[in-house]
Amino acid sequence: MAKIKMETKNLNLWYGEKQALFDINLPIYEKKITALIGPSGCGKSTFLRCLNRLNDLIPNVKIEGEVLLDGKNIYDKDVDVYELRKRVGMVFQKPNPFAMSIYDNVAFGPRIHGIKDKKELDKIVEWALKKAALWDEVKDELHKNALSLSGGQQQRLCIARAIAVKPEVLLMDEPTSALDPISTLKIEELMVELAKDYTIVVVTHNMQQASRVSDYTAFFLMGKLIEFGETEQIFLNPQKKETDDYISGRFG
Ligand SMILES: Nc1ncnc2c1ncn2[C@@H]1O[C@H](COP(=O)(O)OP(=O)(O)OP(=O)(O)O)[C@@H](O)[C@H]1O
Repeated sequence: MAKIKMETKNLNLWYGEKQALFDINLPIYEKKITALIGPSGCGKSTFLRCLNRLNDLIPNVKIEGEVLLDGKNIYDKDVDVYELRKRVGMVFQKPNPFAMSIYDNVAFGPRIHGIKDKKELDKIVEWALKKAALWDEVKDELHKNALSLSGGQQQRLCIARAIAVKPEVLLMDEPTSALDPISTLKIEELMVELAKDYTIVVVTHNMQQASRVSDYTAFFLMGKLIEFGETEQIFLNPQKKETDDYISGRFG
């Protein structure tokens, strides 16, 4: 079995008085794709945001328990959140490129982290765009505004932007829900390719997507982790009735 890259231990989260996550214990295996599934409002995105402390930005959030990255709790006082988010990157549901050139979007993170040399930046931009399967489509117009790209291209650009700082873990929150079927397939192929180098956690509403791309699946219901296992087992032989009901479309 693969090494555990991240792990949550008795993770609880409250928005004000309302508890949204209950005692979540979940391993995330290195260089594997873990899919988080479950009906709307069950806490998938909340859980995902705990993995790089994006919930810190929301007022009145209380978190208890641990989130370990290579065995170290990312909520410890000595953790530099900035450095953490470099190691654990995020791609959002709606493509959100910055209103600047394609090149500057990808170079943004590396520049913030102190890389100024033009040749080095050129190399990173080309590398990240190639990894994100976008290079061939944009290599002659790197200085065009990123907002002029199609939705699917914008999402691949956001993936290039996320990987340009060489994260170890990539969090993806419904990365294809705003895309057409062809762009969706491209992103799914890309995820499988990226999982050779990165650990990926993806929230998805799309059962076919979870079964097509992921190695492990976690099923959430009302803030609780109901079942976790290898994707094939979860889909073919779920151990819990709730999981069976959900994946066979009886609710959710
Ligand atoms: N910023 C917030 N403030 C207060 N409550 C929130 C906030 N974000 C989420 N919640 C609540 O926490 C619960 C879990 O929401 P979350 O968005 O994590 O679920 P989800 O499974 O990702 O849903 P969806 O699939 O619809 O995106 C819901 O009851 C939601 O209303």
